[in-house]
Amino acid sequence: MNFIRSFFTSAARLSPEAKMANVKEVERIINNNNVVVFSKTWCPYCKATKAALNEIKANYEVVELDNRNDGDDLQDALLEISGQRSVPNIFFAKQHVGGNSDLQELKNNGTLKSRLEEAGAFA
Ligand SMILES: N[C@@H](CCC(=O)N[C@@H](CS)C(=O)NCC(=O)O)C(=O)O
Repeated sequence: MNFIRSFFTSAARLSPEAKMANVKEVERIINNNNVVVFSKTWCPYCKATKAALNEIKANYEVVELDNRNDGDDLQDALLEISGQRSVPNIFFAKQHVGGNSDLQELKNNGTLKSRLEEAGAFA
């Protein structure tokens, strides 16, 4: 499966320079926003994450990877940066939080609001 995917992802298609440009683009988005969710519009885990953030009225940036031509390449860059390729891929204050299960864990243990406050999500 990984072998098949590699034909369609930047691991096989892109030059090292192009891959670096994608890493820089993802880092630019992470660095310019207090809270970022890399998402796909159809993804149920992404919907659950966005619902939890909306419920708490957090401000956050959503990047819907399936709405972008470079979405697959940015997803590969996310793997490089965070060690995670699945979506949602969530960052608070430039720190990798993880996926929806990690966000729901913060919600369930009562620390989501304070973590979001620290990240500047209510500014
Ligand atoms: N345990 C993960 C599950 C995330 C997951 O399975 N996401 C799917 C989409 S719903 C995914 O990334 N699939 C691979 C892909 O879309 O490239 C979480 O809690 O975030």
